[in-house]
Amino acid sequence: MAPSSEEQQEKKACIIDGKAIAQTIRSEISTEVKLLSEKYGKVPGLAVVLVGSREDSQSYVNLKRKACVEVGIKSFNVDIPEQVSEAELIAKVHELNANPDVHGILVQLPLPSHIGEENVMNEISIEKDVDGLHPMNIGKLAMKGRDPLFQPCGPKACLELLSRSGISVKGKKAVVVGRSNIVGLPVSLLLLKADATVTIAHSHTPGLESIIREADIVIAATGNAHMIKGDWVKLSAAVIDVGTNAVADPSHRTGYRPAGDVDFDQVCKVAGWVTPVPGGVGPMTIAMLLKNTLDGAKRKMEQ
Ligand SMILES: NC(=O)C1=CN([C@@H]2O[C@H](COP(=O)(O)OP(=O)(O)OC[C@H]3O[C@@H](n4cnc5c(N)ncnc54)[C@H](OP(=O)(O)O)[C@@H]3O)[C@@H](O)[C@H]2O)C=CC1
Ligand SMILES: Nc1nc(=O)c2c([nH]1)NC[C@@H]1CN(c3ccc(C(=O)N[C@@H](CCC(=O)O)C(=O)O)cc3)C=[N+]21
Repeated sequence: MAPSSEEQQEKKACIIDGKAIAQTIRSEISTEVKLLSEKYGKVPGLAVVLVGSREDSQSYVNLKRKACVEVGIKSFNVDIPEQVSEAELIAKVHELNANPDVHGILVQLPLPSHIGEENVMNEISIEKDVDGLHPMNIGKLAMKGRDPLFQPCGPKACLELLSRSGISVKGKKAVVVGRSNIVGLPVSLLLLKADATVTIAHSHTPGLESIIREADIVIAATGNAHMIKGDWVKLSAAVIDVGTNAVADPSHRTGYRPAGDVDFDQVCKVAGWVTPVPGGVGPMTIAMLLKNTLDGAKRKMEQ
């Protein structure tokens, strides 16, 4: 059926295909891993540490481990029972710090509540902190003229999606919704480093809608499915959706499907660019983890 004139006039955002961009990056990494292996007789290694058996964590960890194998990175699978003590977990981190075949260490978050997340993160060698979440790496990210050894993967994925889509950040107004240590805060710091003017909104921010409406670039990282509506967004803005929220869907194999923080169907009609969930920031986060591991290994091997 021919579209009505109203439909023809309706603007459609450019959908940023994170899955395809991630695939391109993964094949670039694969080539570099082969070169390293020929030159040094060694491949990069990544330890992905999973404590306990949370279903969502297990599935993310499996995606990460599979992605490693696909590009030729050696995956060290460390699965630790829920009841592990903080001291035992830290001893495991020390063992991985000392293992010369391990170039990156990722401890999947959240950890069980009896373990102090900060105490564990502090023990990861900053040279192997491919998650970029060690306070020294975050601290350097926050300081002018300093560069961390690694940038956090989800935030780095957001910036990479913008740049690979030809969206410049310099001089733009960016609004980040969320201020967590893992996403909101570091993505704000990265945008600031890239010369955006950054507003960080959170659960105590009044007038959120009108703040978002000012933004050329919106980064959504709140953990609330479909929270950001079409009429909150400025015409032609770039909207990057970090949210990965499980919503019930009986037609899905698992009974759940991932949903973003953005009301995709509405926002598509207003924004200039938008990332989908699934297939947006998620796959790019994993590609950035592989890239950080490669970079860490290169740095070590070239020493
Ligand atoms: N694709 C990826 O690579 C990743 C995706 N994620 C996903 O991103 C989302 C956020 O994760 P994470 O940062 O860990 O979550 P957290 O729960 O740690 O943080 C959420 C942040 O959003 C803010 N917030 C919550 N509700 C509102 C609201 N109604 N209005 C304004 N701000 C709000 C909170 O404010 P306050 O600080 O005041 O509490 C907080 O700063 C989740 O869906 C998660 O699954 C997370 C990591 C990586
Ligand atoms: N130390 C640590 N580092 C992290 O980077 C980290 C973490 N802990 N804890 C949890 C969050 C979440 N996260 C995601 C990674 C990939 C997808 C992803 O690939 N999602 C796919 C599919 C998801 C699905 O089908 O369920 C997509 O969006 O297309 C999602 C979420 C990393 N995190």
